[in-house]
Amino acid sequence: MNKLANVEKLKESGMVAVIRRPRPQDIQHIAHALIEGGVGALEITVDTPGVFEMIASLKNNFGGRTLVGAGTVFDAETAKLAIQAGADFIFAPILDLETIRVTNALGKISIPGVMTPTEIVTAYEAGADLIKIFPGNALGTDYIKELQGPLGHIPMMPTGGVTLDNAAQFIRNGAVAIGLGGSLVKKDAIEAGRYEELTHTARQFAHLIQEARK
Ligand SMILES: O=C[C@H](O)COP(=O)(O)O
Repeated sequence: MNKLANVEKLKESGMVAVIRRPRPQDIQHIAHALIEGGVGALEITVDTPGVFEMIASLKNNFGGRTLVGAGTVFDAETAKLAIQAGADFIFAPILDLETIRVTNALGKISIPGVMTPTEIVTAYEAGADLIKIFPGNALGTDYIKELQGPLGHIPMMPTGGVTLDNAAQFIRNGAVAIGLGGSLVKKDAIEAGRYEELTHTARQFAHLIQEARK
């Protein structure tokens, strides 16, 4: 699938799940549970041991059903390795122009992390496909609303502290999608093997997003 179609797929689901340092024995279960719940993009952070093998294996097992990406990517070299492993998108908490350039050159989705209006525009003009507003909840739902006047043409995705309590407001205030770590990829449920909790929570987020878009 080409990049633009993948961007649309990500926006349609409206959720990127941030999977940080999963145990190897859990990752396929986590992915399956989240996809069942309607998550259209799964991100594994690159501080995970064996992350590139995990990305390759998720692409192999679930590639037709979800996008698979690499997160917490700070540099272009790591982005390249992730894309070689099969990553569809590169997600970051920071803005690194070379990472955007390389990700674009390789035809993949670039989602850098930024905070200020100047950074948002810098990232967008450098070719970012979506802009991660980080840390989303610390900046607040009103921050996204205020940005819509001058920067409403730029697709924003608040991430960091997004929960069932504030997700709908972020969407109503103009976010095209949200990034979800701890509130969706729940460590206690995973450790106890209660993967159905992840599916259930993903469905709750999906419902909130759909309703907020009406
Ligand atoms: O970059 C992504 C964040 O680590 C996710 O934050 P969260 O766990 O508060 O959703």
